[in-house]
Amino acid sequence: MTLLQVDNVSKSFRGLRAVDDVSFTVEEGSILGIIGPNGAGKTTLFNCVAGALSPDTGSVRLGGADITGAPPHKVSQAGMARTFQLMKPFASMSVLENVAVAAMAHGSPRRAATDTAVDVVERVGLGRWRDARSDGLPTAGLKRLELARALASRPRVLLLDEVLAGLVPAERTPVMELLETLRRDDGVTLVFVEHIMAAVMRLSDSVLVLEQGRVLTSGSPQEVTRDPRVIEAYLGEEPTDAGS
Ligand SMILES: Nc1ncnc2c1ncn2[C@@H]1O[C@H](COP(=O)(O)OP(=O)(O)OP(=O)(O)O)[C@@H](O)[C@H]1O
Repeated sequence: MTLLQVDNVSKSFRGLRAVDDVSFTVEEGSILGIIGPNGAGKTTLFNCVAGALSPDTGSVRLGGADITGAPPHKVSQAGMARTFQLMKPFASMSVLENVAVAAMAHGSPRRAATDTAVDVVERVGLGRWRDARSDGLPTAGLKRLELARALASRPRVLLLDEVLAGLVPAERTPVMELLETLRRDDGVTLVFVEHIMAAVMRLSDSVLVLEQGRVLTSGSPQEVTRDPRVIEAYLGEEPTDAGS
């Protein structure tokens, strides 16, 4: 079943078409990877889908409901959550409090929010850090906290914006395993923007390639990485496994 349907979405900034007539669908329980060179429009597309930006044209439907241009809290209520490239937890709060606040922002009363937070913090592997101040976490812990805050709303679809960036290879594997578990055991549908190709190849059921705001191609990870147009689009960029 199609859970997320994006049709003909465009977004311009003062004449620059950052996202240009992009359409794609995501099946429930699947993982879509979005790749593209720097400036291709990946984050802008994410913002249009997640409600941080209103698209100029096109539509976004989640589980049949039209969420085009809906504010982030409405998008969250419809079942979508996202992580941000720049993580901004409440520094002086504990890990658990940060996640509970996210659950309360989604509308849970304090008690239920705390229960959810306990569960989600455990789920992302931060159980033993739950009472630590969030500004004491290393980068890998902050990434997990960012995931936990997104999961606090119990989303059906989770949008991940470069969740592996800044992690060394040894730290990436457990996060990838966590994402696989979320899909397998919790049925969460995942859409992720990622520069690290090893992760795209491992996690994605299908891949959408953006270039200059447009869909260059889409298909299985194997199909798109063999596509000469994709190789061409990346020429001159840093090797993708370096992360960025
Ligand atoms: N708020 C904004 N105002 C003006 N231009 C913007 C804004 N946000 C993005 N852009 C421009 O839109 C284009 C697409 O940017 P976007 O950040 O979506 O690309 P990206 O694929 O996410 O890039 P990266 O991989 O570097 O994160 C770029 O040319 C960028 O400079």
